[in-house]
Amino acid sequence: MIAPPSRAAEQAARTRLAALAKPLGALGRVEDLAAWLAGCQDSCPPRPPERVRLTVLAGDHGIAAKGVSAYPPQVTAAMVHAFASGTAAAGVLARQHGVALRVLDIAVDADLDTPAGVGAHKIRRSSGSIDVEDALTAAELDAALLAGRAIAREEIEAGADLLILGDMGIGNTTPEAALIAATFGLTADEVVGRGTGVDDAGLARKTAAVAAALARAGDRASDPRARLQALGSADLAAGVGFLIAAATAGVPVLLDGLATLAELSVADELAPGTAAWCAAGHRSTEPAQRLALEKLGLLPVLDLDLRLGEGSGALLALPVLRSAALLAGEMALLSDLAG
Ligand SMILES: O=C(O)c1ccc[n+]([C@@H]2O[C@H](COP(=O)([O-])O)[C@@H](O)[C@H]2O)c1
Ligand SMILES: Cc1cc2nc[nH]c2cc1C
Repeated sequence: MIAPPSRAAEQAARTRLAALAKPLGALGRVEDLAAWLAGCQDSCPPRPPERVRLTVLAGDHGIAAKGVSAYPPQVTAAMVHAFASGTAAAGVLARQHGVALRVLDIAVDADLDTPAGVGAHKIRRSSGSIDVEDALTAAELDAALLAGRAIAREEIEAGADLLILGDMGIGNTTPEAALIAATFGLTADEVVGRGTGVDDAGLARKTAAVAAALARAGDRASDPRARLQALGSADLAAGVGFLIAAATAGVPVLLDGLATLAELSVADELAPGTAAWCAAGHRSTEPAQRLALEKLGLLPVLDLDLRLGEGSGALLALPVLRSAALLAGEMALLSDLAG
């Protein structure tokens, strides 16, 4: 069990928010964000996060060869270079909001040697095609979980006061949907969405792939580790380790789309209490992402029909979180107004 954020600081923030120069509750869920951040920082009022760091975990997925994505797997490696050069959507937003961006090749199906250090935590090339085989061996699962933990600790040592987790991987919405289905006892039909934009035939192939993976995993899927090994991937397992390490260190995380919700769904079972350190940046178009938000009791900051991943939804939500902290700290009290 992971130690929760400070209840005392959260309560103090709620008391302060109630006393600010505005009608009670008038800042709506912005007040919830401020109170959550106060709890995570053990500080009332909370400080706007200034040293925000985005980590994009990249990986390929064997299932992508089965026609479950609208794009070819080669895009994953190409996009790693776009992250490194700051030209991906997440790069543009990270620059706009003063966020440090680091991209890591966890399981890209290519031997990338640039940018320097991109392969420092590489586990393997691609992950198994989950409809017919496990995504990972037990040893690879352990290595990926450890890599994710190490990466989060590196980001925290670099000074992060808020972490954002992003993903890049053609085909990854298929294992993500499978993980969420297995975690919450949902069916393939309920969780599968169009990802990058598959047509009806692609959607049918994807639903069949998730159903086959769930049937293949069987009872093993009730154990969170076995579930990750059977239905996940190296990059998703690294994301699970990342979230657990962030929560263990008491550093808040702003969640993004389907990848981060799949990761958190497993992480919160492996290390109960992880979700308390996470806020939801946005609600994506993927049914599995929406269902996981509901099951975890998370209300998203934004609902913009985004389906990009990369951390983009979290980056777009970041200014709201920063404003929440600033308002809690700088507004006058109603009782102080000159009358
Ligand atoms: O974050 C989301 O909710 C999301 C929804 C649809 C697609 N994506 C991104 O698109 C890629 C996966 O889509 P697909 O169709 O190839 O499974 C991957 O790189 C994700 O970052 C992300
Ligand atoms: C071009 C492209 C960029 C992405 N970023 C996240 N997922 C993506 C998928 C594609 C296809």
